[in-house]
Amino acid sequence: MILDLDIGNTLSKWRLKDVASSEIRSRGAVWTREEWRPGADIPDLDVVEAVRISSVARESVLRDTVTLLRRQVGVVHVARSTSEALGVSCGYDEPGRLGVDRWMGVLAGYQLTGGCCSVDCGSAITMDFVLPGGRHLGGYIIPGLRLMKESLKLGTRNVAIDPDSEADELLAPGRNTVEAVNHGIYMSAVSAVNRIYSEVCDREGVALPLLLTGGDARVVSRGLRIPHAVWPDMVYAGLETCYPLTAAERAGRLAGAPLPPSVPPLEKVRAGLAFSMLL
Ligand SMILES: Nc1ncnc2c1ncn2[C@@H]1O[C@H](COP(=O)(O)OP(=O)(O)O)[C@@H](O)[C@H]1O
Ligand SMILES: CC(C)(COP(=O)(O)O)[C@@H](O)C(=O)NCCC(=O)O
Ligand SMILES: [K+]
Repeated sequence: MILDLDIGNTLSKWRLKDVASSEIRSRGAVWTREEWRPGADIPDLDVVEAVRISSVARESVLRDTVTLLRRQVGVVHVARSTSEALGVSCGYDEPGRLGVDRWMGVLAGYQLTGGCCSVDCGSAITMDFVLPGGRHLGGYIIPGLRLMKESLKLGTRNVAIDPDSEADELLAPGRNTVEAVNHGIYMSAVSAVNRIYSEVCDREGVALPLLLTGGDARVVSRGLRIPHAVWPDMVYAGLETCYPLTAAERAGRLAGAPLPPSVPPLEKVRAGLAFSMLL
């Protein structure tokens, strides 16, 4: 089995993948802040022959995790952000400082679409742009839904936004504190994603496919006017492109990849931008 780890600042997600069939056998998540104590929802390492890790947690958390894993697993790959990989050139002044989760998403998104906007809705909402031809422009970091809630200190932290609630419900004015907070942070997130996407496509003169991932992707997806696809395993897919270990991965077939989303005509993106500027 292959163990893939996506260690974020809120949740450490894992999944077990069968080497022969490339099937995902099981998956889980533990709070990154807590130690990986036995009995938590962690995988059985006895069946694991290789590990691939994307981590944005503190180096000490990563080091401890790698030390533990190296005792029991032969192959441990730790992904790093680099100046170039798989046809993509990193747009950061210091490539090593780009969050590895962002870099994994960019590599997977580029492999799927040949150029895209990749949005990761996690502790932070990150947006990255890579142009056709592989030039990564850099991106944007804004507080995630949970961080926005926590910053308000109104005791609404544990009242998640229902990902199945209708978009127009969330557009309406809140009629109590929980609604006011949830509708406010929802509008803040989707407005930022819509506007940033439009501004960059306008500047670069190309309308890019939009890919969404992360724990809050389904909630944010409801408010996006732009055609897009949600790819829950996009960070893992970046690990597959960097360290292909199964026949399917070597053939470039990435797990859970959606159909590449349709792309709006650039004129439509520009018209929307112009209209929003009028308001
Ligand atoms: N089981 C869960 N526990 C906690 N938060 C969750 C869960 N499922 C979805 N979420 C939402 O997903 C976000 C964390 O998403 P994730 O992409 O894992 O973040 P990160 O990669 O920053 O750790 C939280 O802000 C929360 O709103
Ligand atoms: C911005 C992030 C904290 C987002 O991480 P996440 O929301 O997945 O926990 C992470 O990508 C990160 O630590 N980046 C390093 C700084 C940068 O990307 O510029
Ligand atoms: K993430």
